[in-house]
Amino acid sequence: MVTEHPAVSRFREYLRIKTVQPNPDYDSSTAFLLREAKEIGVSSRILTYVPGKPIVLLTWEGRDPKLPAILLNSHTDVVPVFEDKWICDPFEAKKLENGDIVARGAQDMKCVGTSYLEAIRNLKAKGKQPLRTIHLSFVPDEEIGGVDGMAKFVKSQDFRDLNIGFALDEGLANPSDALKVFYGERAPWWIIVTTKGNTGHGSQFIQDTAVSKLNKIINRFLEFRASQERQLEISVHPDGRKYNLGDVSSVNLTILQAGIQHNVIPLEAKAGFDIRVSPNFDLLRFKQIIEEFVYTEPGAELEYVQYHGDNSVTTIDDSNIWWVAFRDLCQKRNISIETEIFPAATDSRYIREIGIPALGVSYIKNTPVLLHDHNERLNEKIYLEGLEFYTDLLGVLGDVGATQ
Ligand code: MET
Ligand SMILES: [Zn+2]
Ligand SMILES: [Zn+2]
Repeated sequence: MVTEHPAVSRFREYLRIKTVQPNPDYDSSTAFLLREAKEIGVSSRILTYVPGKPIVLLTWEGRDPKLPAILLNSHTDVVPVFEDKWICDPFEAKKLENGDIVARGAQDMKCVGTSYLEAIRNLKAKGKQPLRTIHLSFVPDEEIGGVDGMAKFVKSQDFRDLNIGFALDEGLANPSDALKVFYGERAPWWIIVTTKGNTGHGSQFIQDTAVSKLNKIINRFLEFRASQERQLEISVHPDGRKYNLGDVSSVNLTILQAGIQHNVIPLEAKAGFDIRVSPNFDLLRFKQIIEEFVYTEPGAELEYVQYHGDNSVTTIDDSNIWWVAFRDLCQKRNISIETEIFPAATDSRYIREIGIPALGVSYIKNTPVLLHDHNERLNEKIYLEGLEFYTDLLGVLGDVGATQ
């Protein structure tokens, strides 16, 4: 029997912890992370801003703790599964013969969290200590908006005291042999539109019903959706590449509710939309546009269930010392990179909002994008390759600004 690399065994152990929404087992993930911290020899703290939603903060002190520090962020929660669609138990972390590890969280994003830990373990084994302090935050609830997780953390005095200069967070898998690097993301807005109207018998031509009003509003959103989809197909970036999802805004009708009985005209109707606003858009202007879509119908109401009023991006040019260190390392290791706007949302938006540069990276090359999907998986060879990358990366980032 071939013995498994201990780093792979630790990754699989983390995957077996059921930190699945809507009832994540944060007690077990916290216990796992504290044990890791102890083994590796870094200090640990549990920050609790909301009961039952711990942020585990690990710290590897640098040679000059006064310098701005690095934050390696990862979320501990994972999204639910449709278990009968999986080839195995999603929380068994089964390894297939080809080395694929199949588990919820294999890509999003437990692989990243344990990679940070393994990289520090490796650097410590080599007797290294970074110039700058490196903090690792393992945060809850990213998958449900981060309101009780990262959003609270960045606003805390604890966070300010860390003096973070740069952060790393999650990226996405890439089917091709390049690393995707995200320097910004689309602002997630989840809205509910409610209309009210006349009621009556289902056999009549009743005017101004809740549903007819809602239908007009929905059509405006869907027309906008179509125009953005078209932009995605035809547009070319100033640098010559084709547009990708992060360059346009998307709208999806994800919730529809109305009606109590077939022959009764509903008094009220509701539509829920998942909107992702590209940094190419002026957010206030965009807000005006969607409010016009809604308020044109008399009595229609608009509620923001999720709203992010910032879509600032991290500069990726020679003026950003962190970017330069990252880019040069990739060049040295012969890793091609593709820089993009993240199409969905991550906790990086809270970090960028307070002016701290952040890059989103998951070392998942040559792998189908399976986050939130059935049979999410990552091959152990790629995971192990990623550990070498992260080890070098933390070595470089931790020493940014050091005189040789
Ligand atoms: N990461 C998840 C998403 O993009 C949840 C973020 S909360 C808007 O949908
Ligand atoms: Zn994620
Ligand atoms: Zn996710």
